[in-house]
Amino acid sequence: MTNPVVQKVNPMLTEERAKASFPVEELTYILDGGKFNTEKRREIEELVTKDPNFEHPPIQFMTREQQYSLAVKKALLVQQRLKELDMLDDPYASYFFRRIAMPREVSPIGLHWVMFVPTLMGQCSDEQRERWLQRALNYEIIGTYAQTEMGHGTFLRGIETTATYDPSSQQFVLHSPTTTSIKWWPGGLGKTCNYAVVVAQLHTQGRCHGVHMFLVQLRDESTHRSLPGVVCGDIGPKMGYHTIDNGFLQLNSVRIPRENMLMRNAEVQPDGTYIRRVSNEKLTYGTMVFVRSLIVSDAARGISEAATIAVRYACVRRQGEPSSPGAPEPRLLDYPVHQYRLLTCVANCYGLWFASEVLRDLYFTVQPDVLEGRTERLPETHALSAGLKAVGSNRGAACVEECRRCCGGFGFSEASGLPKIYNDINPACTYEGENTVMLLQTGRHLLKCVERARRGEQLAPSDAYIRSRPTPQPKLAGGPLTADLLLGWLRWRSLSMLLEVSGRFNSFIEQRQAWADAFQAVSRRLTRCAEAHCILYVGQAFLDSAKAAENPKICGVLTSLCRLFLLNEVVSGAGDVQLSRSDLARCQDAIDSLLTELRPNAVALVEAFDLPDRMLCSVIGRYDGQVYEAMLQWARQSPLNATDVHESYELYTRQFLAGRSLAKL
Ligand SMILES: CCCCCCCCCCCCCCCCCCCCCCC/C=C/C(=O)SCCNC(=O)CCNC(=O)[C@H](O)C(C)(C)COP(=O)(O)OP(=O)(O)OC[C@H]1O[C@@H](n2cnc3c(N)ncnc32)[C@H](O)[C@@H]1OP(=O)(O)O
Ligand SMILES: Cc1cc2nc3c(=O)[nH]c(=O)nc-3n(C[C@H](O)[C@H](O)[C@H](O)COP(=O)(O)OP(=O)(O)OC[C@H]3O[C@@H](n4cnc5c(N)ncnc54)[C@H](O)[C@@H]3O)c2cc1C
Repeated sequence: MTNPVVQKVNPMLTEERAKASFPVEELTYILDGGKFNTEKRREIEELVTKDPNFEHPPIQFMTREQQYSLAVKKALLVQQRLKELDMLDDPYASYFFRRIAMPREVSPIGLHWVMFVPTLMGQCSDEQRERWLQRALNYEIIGTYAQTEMGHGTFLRGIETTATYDPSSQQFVLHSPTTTSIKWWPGGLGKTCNYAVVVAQLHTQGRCHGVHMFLVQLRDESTHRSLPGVVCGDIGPKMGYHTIDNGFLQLNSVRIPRENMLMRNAEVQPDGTYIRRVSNEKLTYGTMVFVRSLIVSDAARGISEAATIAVRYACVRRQGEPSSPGAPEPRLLDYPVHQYRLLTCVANCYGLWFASEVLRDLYFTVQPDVLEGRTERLPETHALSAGLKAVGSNRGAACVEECRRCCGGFGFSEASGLPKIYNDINPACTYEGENTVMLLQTGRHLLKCVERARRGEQLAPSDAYIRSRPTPQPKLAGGPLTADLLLGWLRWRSLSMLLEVSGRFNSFIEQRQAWADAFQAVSRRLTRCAEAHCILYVGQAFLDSAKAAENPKICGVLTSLCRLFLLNEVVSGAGDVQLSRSDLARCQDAIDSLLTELRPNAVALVEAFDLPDRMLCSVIGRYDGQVYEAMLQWARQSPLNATDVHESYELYTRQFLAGRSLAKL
């Protein structure tokens, strides 16, 4: 991928940039978590941009094999560079290095650092960490996280792979007893990795102790050939993620040493005795909680990219009836409905961005306690990471798609960069727990919170608004529709919905239905409660961040954007609870006013994300706004244009036109 040469900037974009009412650079510092981080990120971006090794033609014109091969080379080159630059121990620096070096190539070794290493950190005993972690951190071994099977993804307890302990050899025998037990999906498993954390049912002394994790070597460390008993490969082309070899794995009685069971929370002793050190079995699922919290920020980043492209394009694209004879055609951004479509995406992006920071802080606050077996705040963390992962990726996919449609036909072209952003974000709705299933986890937690509130027990901070009795509806009529008032209304909505569903649930229980059946009976409604709870969390994080901005101009614009987010939620959630027609009309009017107010800042709000052209990989979202010339240049690169007459003409079309049968060819 080559950086587009910045040409003379399109005056329409210059004009829009001049309208910003706040210092864009300062907002960038806030988004980056401080000026220091912004400067560091830019230094890294420059390093990568200057490095010719990371340049290549657009991957969209390559075959899948070429894309995979290129991605392997770049991913490993990134590791080498990070080592040379002594940046391996700096998560912020190495994260940005990877992003800018591989902006549109999902990394074949991504699972190594997102799941394999975190699992070793969270699930190994101290001694096991000594043995494996440093090797993994040094990339002497490359691993993946192999949990999902053909037959089971969601229902983890249904996993069929077995790990049977053999005390005579002090080994575990890892086995895939059925076709449905074949591991399916793990990233990098097909061709790239030589190790995997394998999730399997642990059997010892004739008893099954449920799912546990095992470190399994898959390939020889020098030849990379798969080891005896290991059958693995790529699962084939997917909707996106072409650069990564999601794989399958069949284990035929593969033996591993006893010490390869990850033993932080439970242990099998040499004689086969099973000992559980920590009572909470769900600690085994810790890596998923971590990754779910990361997915929220990833979704926000996806929207930031799509919105930057679509907003810039909306400033330079003219289409429609001129307002007066001789006047230019209107820009897309001049249409209020277009402003609504784009600015609500921008508002969602900021909301998720700030919420992901709060969630990440919560995770890192709670994690040290969890590692020591103190799990009091685990249910809240699990419920939030599951629910926000679902809301974040759902919104992420929806907003990116909206931005894509906002770009008309060009949005469908790979040249826009938008299909790729969509295809990268969309699978997050499925992986790390399918979104509906995740919302049900949050809903289950919320139901239990109502029960605890009824018993007068204390609830975790993010659940503290939950009571066992309804509260009065905040009045939206009369005074100004402030962000605090709107947030209060969303809090009331969330509680009202939850109490209604909890009441139904209790009535099923009183009718002597089993807990699980009563849960199913309210599950559809419960997913809406979970969404409302998560949106409240996003809104709170957004408003807190807006208020925390020291510069009053930034505080002002963020508060307005936050109000747009909250109002849009009130309007779209009006059907969940009773909102009067007049209140609804007031909210709609307030949205119209906010669009007019925010429109001059549309470009500034997306450019605060500070995404260089190299990152956006978009012909229509370029900084210089020179869209049409660049589009022509892009099309010229299509391999179909390598010759004037394509070979298919000689082979088929000529024969067809001459009336010859194609069947024999
Ligand atoms: C200077 C600044 C420094 C900053 C530096 C930072 C810079 C870095 C910037 C960071 C950004 C990084 C961004 C990186 C990009 C990340 C993008 C991510 C890409 C990742 C690629 C991922 C690839 C995909 C991988 C996978 O998919 S792996 C497989 C995942 N599989 C699943 O998720 C399966 C889903 N199923 C389940 O989880 C469970 O089975 C279930 C929860 C659905 C049900 O489980 P079960 O039936 O056993 O349980 P119950 O429903 O009966 O519940 C029992 C109780 O247990 C609780 N529970 C369940 N799960 C958990 C859990 N995980 N933790 C805690 N508790 C849990 C239930 O709630 C029940 O509780 P109760 O009984 O009390 O009610
Ligand atoms: C791109 C990608 C990368 C992946 N990477 C990995 C990886 O690295 N490692 C790994 O182990 N796995 C990986 N996965 C697998 C992923 O975690 C699973 O696909 C996911 O957890 C869903 O499981 P499933 O495919 O079995 O879907 P299913 O569980 O069969 O779900 C199908 C549908 O049924 C619904 N459903 C299921 N159960 C319930 C229920 N109890 N109540 C209501 N509705 C329900 C779901 O909502 C869903 O819509 C990856 C998947 C993808 C797409």
